[in-house]
Amino acid sequence: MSNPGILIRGARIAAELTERGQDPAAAGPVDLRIADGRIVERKAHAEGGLQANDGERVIEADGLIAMTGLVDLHTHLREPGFEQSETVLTGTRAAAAGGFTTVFAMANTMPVQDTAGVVEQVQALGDAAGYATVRPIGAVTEDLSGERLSEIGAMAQSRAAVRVFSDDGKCVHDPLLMRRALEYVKTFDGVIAQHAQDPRLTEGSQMNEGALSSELGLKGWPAVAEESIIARDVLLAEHIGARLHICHLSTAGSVEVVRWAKARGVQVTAEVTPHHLILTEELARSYDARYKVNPPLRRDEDVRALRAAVAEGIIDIIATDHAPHPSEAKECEWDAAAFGMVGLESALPIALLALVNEGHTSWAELERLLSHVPAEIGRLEGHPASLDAGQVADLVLVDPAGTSVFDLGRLHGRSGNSPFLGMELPGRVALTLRHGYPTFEGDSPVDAETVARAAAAQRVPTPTAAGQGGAR
Ligand SMILES: NC(=O)N[C@@H](CC(=O)O)C(=O)O
Ligand SMILES: [Zn+2]
Ligand SMILES: [Zn+2]
Repeated sequence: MSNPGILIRGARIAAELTERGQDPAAAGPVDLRIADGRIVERKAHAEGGLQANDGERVIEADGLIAMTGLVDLHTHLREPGFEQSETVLTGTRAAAAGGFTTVFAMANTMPVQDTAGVVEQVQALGDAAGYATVRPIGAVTEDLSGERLSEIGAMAQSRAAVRVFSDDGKCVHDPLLMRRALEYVKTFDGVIAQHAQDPRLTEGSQMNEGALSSELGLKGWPAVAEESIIARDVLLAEHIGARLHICHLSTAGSVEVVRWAKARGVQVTAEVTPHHLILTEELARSYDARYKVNPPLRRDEDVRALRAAVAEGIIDIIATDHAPHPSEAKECEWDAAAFGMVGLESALPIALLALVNEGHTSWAELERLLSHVPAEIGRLEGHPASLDAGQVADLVLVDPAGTSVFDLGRLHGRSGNSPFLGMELPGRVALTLRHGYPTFEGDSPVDAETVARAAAAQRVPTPTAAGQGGAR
């Protein structure tokens, strides 16, 4: 069936907004023609723009900013095993609502994503649903036990062509296993994404360690539990010459360690979550477990250091750590509640609030933080390098003057454990296109059947087994 095509008229291109604090109108309006999954033509209004073809759908994007589709390197999709929290379909639907076109799915499912079979299954579920490209992350150790390496090579060579390995939720604590894992992934340009949490220093920990944890009577989680693991692992990565990625950095001290490592030339990248860029430990005073997360919310000076580190380029990407949990796991005593927050739908508004609107980053830098650099770290094939003709049409239109308010009826995943419920946040996703077809439009995701049909009919192959020479 031939694709009727879409003409986006008058969008501003994020990549052209390179100055911090710049008015989006500084980028001239551009028309983009999309057909067969790609951008086929692009013309600025200053050069006359594009005329609509017969049957082409026209989307007026006056006042909207176009970015390449967002890429989340850290999503918990929960399937298989925890479908009461999220499924691949519901999680990627939330991703589409947040402007994401690709998510990397964390390995802490049940069964764990530690074999070729499980990662291929997760990827296939993503392909069938069609809301976003799903790139499975493989577990570093069997069953996340921290005891034996998983089948890293088999997952790398599987149809899912896994490039990112993580025991996230748990730290790879044994230094010898960490060393072996780094040596292994180096052979195929993979990366280990470390959840930096010394298990002994955080036994029973509930919130950031400090005066407030004593006051509230909650067991503290010291910053050094994170910083000491990062310090060890950047040294290991340097020794091996392998790539290391640090998940959800949360302290000012972690920023210092990563700055030091980068100055030495260590191949280390770091992510920060939207929530750690804006929320502090003070919220624990409420004893509302929506604010319970791993790593814990830290102090105001940590938040400031994290924002500055993003501006400075020490922190490379924003990743959501979307961690859905059912209400039973959150509406209970703090000590008994699960760690984690959903984040796919609020990521862009929080990044606007904490970074762009504060002048810490430009729109072009935001696009790098949320799209290009996570794609690079994850060695994502086929991700658009720009919104130029010839690129895959994975893109999002954002209304910078609009606002987003999340409540339980306006979150599109299966769980509602957001710390931002009821808040009015800046920016609104107006349209998400994956491989040229809409996955989110106006104020709701496109229905599952339409998206699955579009995915099945698409012309752009999903980036599987890329760089594998055909893999099997
Ligand atoms: N972030 C969290 O608080 N929870 C994550 C695990 C993790 O990211 O460490 C989860 O899987 O629920
Ligand atoms: Zn983690
Ligand atoms: Zn996580």
